[in-house]
Amino acid sequence: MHQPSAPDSPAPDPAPDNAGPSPASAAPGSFHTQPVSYVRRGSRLQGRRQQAWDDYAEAFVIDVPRVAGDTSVDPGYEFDAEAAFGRRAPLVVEIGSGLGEAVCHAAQEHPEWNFLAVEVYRPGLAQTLLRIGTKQLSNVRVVQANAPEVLATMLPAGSVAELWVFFPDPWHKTRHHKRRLVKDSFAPLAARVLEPGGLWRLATDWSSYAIQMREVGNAAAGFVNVHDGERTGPASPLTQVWESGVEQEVGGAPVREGKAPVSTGNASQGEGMDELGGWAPRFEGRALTSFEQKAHEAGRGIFDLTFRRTGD
Ligand SMILES: C[S@@+](CC[C@H](N)C(=O)[O-])C[C@H]1O[C@@H](n2cnc3c(N)ncnc32)[C@H](O)[C@@H]1O
Repeated sequence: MHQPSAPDSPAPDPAPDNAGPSPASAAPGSFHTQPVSYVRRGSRLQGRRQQAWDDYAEAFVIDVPRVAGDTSVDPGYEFDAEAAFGRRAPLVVEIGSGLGEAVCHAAQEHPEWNFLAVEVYRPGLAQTLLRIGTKQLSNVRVVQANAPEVLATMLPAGSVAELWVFFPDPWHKTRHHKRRLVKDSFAPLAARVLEPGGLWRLATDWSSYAIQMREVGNAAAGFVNVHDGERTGPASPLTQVWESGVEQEVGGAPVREGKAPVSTGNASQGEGMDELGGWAPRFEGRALTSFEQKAHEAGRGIFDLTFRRTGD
């Protein structure tokens, strides 16, 4: 996993940064009684995306048996990577792959690895198929599915070399934090699928979510923080974001719920020093996606974390 690249795609459709609860049409709205981390967005395909679906779905989309709705996974179904890819190779799984920028770039850089893109948003998967076709990649498969279900039952235990979660929807408001993908209940699912020594890589551009990710990973059974204790104090991206006060405003408007900043409890300039650290350097294998580019343009910080699966 090396060498970031410039984005090679149009900007993605907007993520539901401040989306409310799923509408009734978003069935199933929960998995194991937990609210899902996404809102239902349009699934209609047009133009090049429809054409890409027609041309490539049969070869590259994993046809998953469903139980309720088109993002569910029948818990009795198990993914056979060797059959799907026609070979045995280390498997990288990207959760919430969006338009496929990161996964397709990495797949091109690493033809010796297999890549599975997991995404609920069908137009995003169609765009990923378009990239697969344009780049003539043979080592990427995509699945339209709710990630926790993929990790809980679809992927065989210990079958994944790397699990990537890059820029998941931040769900800023406190009352929506339960919708965040990376929370305590996610860690055992990540631990289940990763092989001993496997890596769980995370990135976000929001400090509140970064803190939550760090807490979840540091506390999770079966993981160690690869960069434990690194980048503390002034070197911490968290200290830098607190120092800059950049998260107090997004697009010129204050990001607030009531009186409290929604993104961080320490959003005022000069408030707080992160003594814990544990931040990874930017993952070189991650292409600069449109989401990350927008964060840079807004002056926000980028937080990377890497946890290694210990052998049990
Ligand atoms: C903010 S976007 C980031 C996309 C991409 N990782 C990037 O950096 O460009 C988050 C993506 O996660 C997807 N997503 C959210 N919850 C998901 C879930 N439970 N399972 C699969 N995908 C999910 C959304 O549809 C969205 O495309």
